[in-house]
Amino acid sequence: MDFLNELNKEQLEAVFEIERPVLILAGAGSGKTRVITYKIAYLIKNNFAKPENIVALTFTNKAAEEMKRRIDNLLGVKNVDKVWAGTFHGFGLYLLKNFGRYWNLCPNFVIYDENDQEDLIKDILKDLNRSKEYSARDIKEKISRLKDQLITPQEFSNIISNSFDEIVLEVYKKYEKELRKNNALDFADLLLYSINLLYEKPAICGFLQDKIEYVLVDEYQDTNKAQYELFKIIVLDKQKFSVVGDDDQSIYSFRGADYQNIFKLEKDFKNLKIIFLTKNYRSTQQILEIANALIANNDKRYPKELWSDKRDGTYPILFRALNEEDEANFVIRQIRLELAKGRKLSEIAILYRTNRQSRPFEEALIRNNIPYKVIGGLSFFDRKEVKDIVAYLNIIYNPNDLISLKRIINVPKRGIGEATFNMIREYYNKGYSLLEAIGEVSRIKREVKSFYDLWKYFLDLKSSLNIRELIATIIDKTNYLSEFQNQGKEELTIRMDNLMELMDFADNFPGKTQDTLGDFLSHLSLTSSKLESSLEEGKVSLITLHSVKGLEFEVVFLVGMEEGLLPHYNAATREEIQEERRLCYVGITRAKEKLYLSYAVKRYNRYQEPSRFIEEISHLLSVKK
Ligand SMILES: Nc1ncnc2c1ncn2[C@@H]1O[C@H](COP(=O)(O)OP(=O)(O)OP(=O)(O)O)[C@@H](O)[C@H]1O
Ligand SMILES: [Mg+2]
Repeated sequence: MDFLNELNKEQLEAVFEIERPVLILAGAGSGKTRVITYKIAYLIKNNFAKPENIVALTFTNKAAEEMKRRIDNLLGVKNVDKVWAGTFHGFGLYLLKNFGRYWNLCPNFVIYDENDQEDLIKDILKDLNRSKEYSARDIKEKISRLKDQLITPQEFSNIISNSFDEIVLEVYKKYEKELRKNNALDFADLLLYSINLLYEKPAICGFLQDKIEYVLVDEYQDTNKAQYELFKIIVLDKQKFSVVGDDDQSIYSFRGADYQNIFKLEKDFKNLKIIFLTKNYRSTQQILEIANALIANNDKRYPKELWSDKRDGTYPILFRALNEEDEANFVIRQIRLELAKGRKLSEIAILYRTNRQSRPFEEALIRNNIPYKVIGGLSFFDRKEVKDIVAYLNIIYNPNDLISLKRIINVPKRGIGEATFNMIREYYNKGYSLLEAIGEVSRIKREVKSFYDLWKYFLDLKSSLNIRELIATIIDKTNYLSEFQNQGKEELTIRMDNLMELMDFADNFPGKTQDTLGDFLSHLSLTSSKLESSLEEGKVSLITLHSVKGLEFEVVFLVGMEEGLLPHYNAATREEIQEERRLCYVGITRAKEKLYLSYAVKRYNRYQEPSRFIEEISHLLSVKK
């Protein structure tokens, strides 16, 4: 097994340990992800586990794909397809699709993304006459956090402490009811339902525990309570797992992640073997010194000091810009210098704290004809035309999806206003199915009748058309593009291109729609998250610090190092500031060779203070003005 030569002693120890549960706790770039990848190859090669009995949980689906590709390369054969690799949410979805029917879950459920959740909550607030006082988004966030923590409305009612909590509770109860009625699940439900299913159906739980021989988890520090519960259930029996993580890179606590899960692991699995990796293979020693110095300011961490063999680097440069334009121009100048030295665009990344910071860089890159890609911005699947057509597909798949119906019942415009929609909703609330409700209203409203006929027509096509054909038919029969007719030719072309891309994507799901639509929609729900867009060859990457986890680049620009941006002004408590420091640490440790830090004295015409994080590492920086 030649590939084992490519691991160091501690990494090998982690790979070879298959009797005891393993936690690999190590800093950035120390080869944690590599250990997971190689360990899967090792397990398969030695017949310690068959591919179909291995579960690998990663931070994004893209990361899972990448991992499988590498394992194939290591083994020299293509047989890892049977390894279950993906995110926790993806795993939950897999369980519910396969076993949900034994648990009264109607299998053609749809998954609501954050926008759908917000729409639903807006409606609920409206019904309660509270929409002026409260933001649907805040309530959505709060409900999602509660669900991540497995707190039911019932349990929440015992701990509410203020008037916001009260309204959250009221909405939460209704929200759950509406989801059930619409046969829809939100993201948290994918975990929650899976956990409940496994608790309530011991036979299924046993079957699963039996089947799964080995479980691996990457980026373990960002698991939330629900994910940990689900993990615990599936490994409890055999206790055969390896998880890797870095407490210093826990950056999702605002989404309910809890790096205390690392410490819980020690308590819950007495036989746990902990392996530390300290050698960093990614960055130069100079970059690591900065990372070490910064993160040493956090408390409650496993002390770790990274070191590297690459000693001939240079200390990172700090640039003080006059304003955001000046900062962007500085970055462009450096990129030009790098390109002149033969650096590839794909080896360069610009990292920032908030999405809106990408604007001045995008402008400057365009002006200078440098190709770039914004990662984690508006994703393809967020575009209006794509969401509209997917909403049509949703109501064809699950005719009780009220939120999707609401989205497209008057798209393109067909004269069905809010009053009419409310009539439909009233029937629906009385216990009619959505289709029946529309049928009722169509007797008195001509516009509704034509929509009703159209919908039924589409439903009938499920058995004869594939998804591509169905999409084409929807666009044609609804005259969908009329929606954009007066927006100019260019706009129309972009929309059409996007719809073409959606159809091309549908080609991955051949066969009649009735057999494939569920998989297609599940796949979209999982891969459409903002984290999932991929890097591109021949382009500079622009990425937020939250999305850049796990990745690496030769040259990194960490920009906007200012108080209010990094740390972000929302971070108030000591704990929150520490999380911002971890974000900064994640940014710094992405760099292999060169790291540039920058801040602007004035941004959006306001004076800015340099980030306190600069102060903490200033003795190691060379300053450029
Ligand atoms: N033993 C090794 N020999 C040579 N290169 C290695 C070794 N282990 C890891 N690497 C390389 O070092 C880099 C960092 O490895 P990897 O991405 O696995 O680290 P990580 O600990 O997962 O980092 P992060 O915390 O950022 O996710 C990669 O380019 C990887 O190929
Ligand atoms: Mg990693």
